[in-house]
Amino acid sequence: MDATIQTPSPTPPTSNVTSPEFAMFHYSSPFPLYGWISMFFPILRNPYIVESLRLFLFGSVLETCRRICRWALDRFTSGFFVTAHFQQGDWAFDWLSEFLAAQEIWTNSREYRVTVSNDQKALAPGGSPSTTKVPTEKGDGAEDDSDDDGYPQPLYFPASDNTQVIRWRGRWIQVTRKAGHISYNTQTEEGSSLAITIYTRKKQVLDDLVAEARQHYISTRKPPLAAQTGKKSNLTIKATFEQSDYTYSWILEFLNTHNAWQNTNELIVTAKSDEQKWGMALGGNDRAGDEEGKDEKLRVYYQPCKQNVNLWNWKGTWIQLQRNGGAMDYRSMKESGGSISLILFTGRKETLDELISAAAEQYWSKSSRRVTVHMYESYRDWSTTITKQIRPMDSLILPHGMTDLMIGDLRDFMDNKDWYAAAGIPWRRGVLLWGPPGTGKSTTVHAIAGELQLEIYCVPLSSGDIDDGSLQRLVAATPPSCILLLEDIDCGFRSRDNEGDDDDDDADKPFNPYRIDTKKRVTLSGLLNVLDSVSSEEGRIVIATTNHIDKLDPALLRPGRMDLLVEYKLATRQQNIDLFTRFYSRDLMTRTAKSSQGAKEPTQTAIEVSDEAASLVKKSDNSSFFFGSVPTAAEIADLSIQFADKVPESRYSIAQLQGYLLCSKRNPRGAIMNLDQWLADREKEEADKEARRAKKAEEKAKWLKKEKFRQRKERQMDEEMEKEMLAEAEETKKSENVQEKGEQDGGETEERRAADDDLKTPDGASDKDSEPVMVESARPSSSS
Ligand SMILES: Nc1ncnc2c1ncn2[C@@H]1O[C@H](COP(=O)(O)OP(=O)(O)OP(=O)(O)O)[C@@H](O)[C@H]1O
Repeated sequence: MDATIQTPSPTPPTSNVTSPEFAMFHYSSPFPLYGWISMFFPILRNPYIVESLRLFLFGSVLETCRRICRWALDRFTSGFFVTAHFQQGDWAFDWLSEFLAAQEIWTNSREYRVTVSNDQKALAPGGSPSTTKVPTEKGDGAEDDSDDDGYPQPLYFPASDNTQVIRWRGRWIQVTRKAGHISYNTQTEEGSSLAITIYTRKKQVLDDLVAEARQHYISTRKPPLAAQTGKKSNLTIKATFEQSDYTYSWILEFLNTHNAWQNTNELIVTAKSDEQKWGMALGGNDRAGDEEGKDEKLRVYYQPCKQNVNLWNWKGTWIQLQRNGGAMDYRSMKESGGSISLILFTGRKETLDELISAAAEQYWSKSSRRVTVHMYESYRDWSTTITKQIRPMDSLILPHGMTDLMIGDLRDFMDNKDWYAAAGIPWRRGVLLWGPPGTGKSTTVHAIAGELQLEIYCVPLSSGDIDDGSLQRLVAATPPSCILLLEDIDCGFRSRDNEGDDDDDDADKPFNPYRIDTKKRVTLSGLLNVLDSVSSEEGRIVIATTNHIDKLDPALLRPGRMDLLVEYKLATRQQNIDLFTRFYSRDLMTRTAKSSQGAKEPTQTAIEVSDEAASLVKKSDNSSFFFGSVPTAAEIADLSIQFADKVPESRYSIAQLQGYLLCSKRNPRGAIMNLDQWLADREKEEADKEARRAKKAEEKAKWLKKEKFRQRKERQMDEEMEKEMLAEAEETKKSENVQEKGEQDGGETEERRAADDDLKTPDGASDKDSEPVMVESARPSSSS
């Protein structure tokens, strides 16, 4: 059977369809969708639409091809090229920038930003001849930004995005620099980046390039860009040295001797010698403070301003230095609480260790030529440091062997730390130097410090500024292995037995019973606490000095607190001989004779002195009147015996005799000639002083007598008054008793009378009922 399938057609075919492409739609489709699609046939017959569709198809094909090509190219590039990106603020960026600048890659740029700003020098990526200069060790990065005319050189920065190609080790490298923006605050470029494409398949080439750039950067010793832009990399180490800590002195000294602050251009200029520790060089000179033979009047010291930031290169490592200001003490006009911060641009922690050990080593090696004394100032702890020339032990004029005994004991102590630890005994040594003033106690401490290379931390207990709290704090802030010097230990507090005693300084002043003592004092228990405290266990030598051992509490002198007691006496005959011989040693005499001749001539010819002027001007030093020959050693020995024969033994201190000899420092014969007169004057002075003391003692005794009498009188009066008051009280009591009794009797009579009255009253019956007992008891008494 023939069957024909008839598909309904939504649009009946028309006779004018001639185009073959439309003819294809005329076949009969088995799917119903055809009917829907065929609805668009009229649109497709529009030639414009057909043209647009054609274009669309063509575009799509083109875009697809482009994308395929791009994808293929990328695959090819990633397979045959190596690309790396570097972002500003990173060290790798600094290396590459510097390296490319050295290859003069940016000289072909077409747009520049030109500046002379010193701040941006390190950022300049080439193009300027001045930026290629390599800092020297001495200059430490101080690039010479000015020729002799004093004007700076221009710096060129590629201003816009830039792509350049260089050839390196036979390969082509494409460098694209993306410009950053100018920071409003720092006026430097920020956010720039570099992209490097190397035409190679090997990543090793990139490694080599970066390694070479890094090596180049190190060799140029350029300051790190991170430091210049203020951006801190995490590859830095920051160390702060507080003024209150002793490492501060180490680093300060080290920085100064290495001219580390040399590049700073904000300076404080001072002529105060106590600021010398900040003294630094300018313009490549030696430190201002160290210039030998420079006229004192012309000597100035430069200090970096506070908060000033400075870059310094130490052994190839860049270090950013900053001096941080502390608070100003308006009493002493000195600063305290300051610090020095170092930022080391390295990831190597050992560099900081090396720097600090180098600083400490230098400090201590320098200290071996001098003694450092840390002084206490009110409320400022160990803020003042002075350095003194070392005093050789053999310059002390003491009984022979005395210094050897002391040094031997202290050396033994220093060398036996382990023994103390093993024995469980605190590793500390207490030494008490006692004796009259001017016998060399303080001088001995300086000589010991020099000999044992220890620093002195000096607490002047008599200053009146120190109490228990401050003493404890001061001692806790001392380093291990040092000398803690407690000067005039008897003046720091009043002993229990000498409560009413005057200070030694006041011995010559008139007696004033109403004087108010405003001085701060350390208590005995406070001092004992400090001597025994744990903080005194780290190899400290506590040296106390006193003129009055008798004023000290026995608890202080107990072994363990004071282990070595050394007595100083007024000069013996042997000391007198030693003093004279030393004072007029041939070495000293020839030295002074030379200098005096040098100074003598101009003044001698110029001056004409009238008798009146000569009588008015009293010169303590008569040495200029000596023009004789320098005495021989034998003569000096002979004169020293004469000197010792004349000076009474154990009567004068070395300080007094030294003071006398100073008046004749170039004239030993004159010293002997004038000695009698001087001794007579001293005797008279001493007698006067004694008389004043006796008078004062007498006044005091009188006052005490009067005081006692007054107190006795007062006591008597008090007693009498007390007696009177007692008698009065007795009297009052008696009269009160009598009155009370009278009142009692009067009360009873009154009651009785009232009772009688009650009985008489007409309404008394009711009262009688309510108080039967009273009435009953009242009746017998009334009848009686
Ligand atoms: N024994 C000595 N040897 C060398 N010089 C001495 C001696 N005694 C005193 N002098 C000199 O006298 C001066 C004062 O000495 P020093 O200050 O050491 O005495 P002191 O006993 O500590 O006095 P004070 O008890 O008043 O503190 C110093 O300049 C020192 O040079």
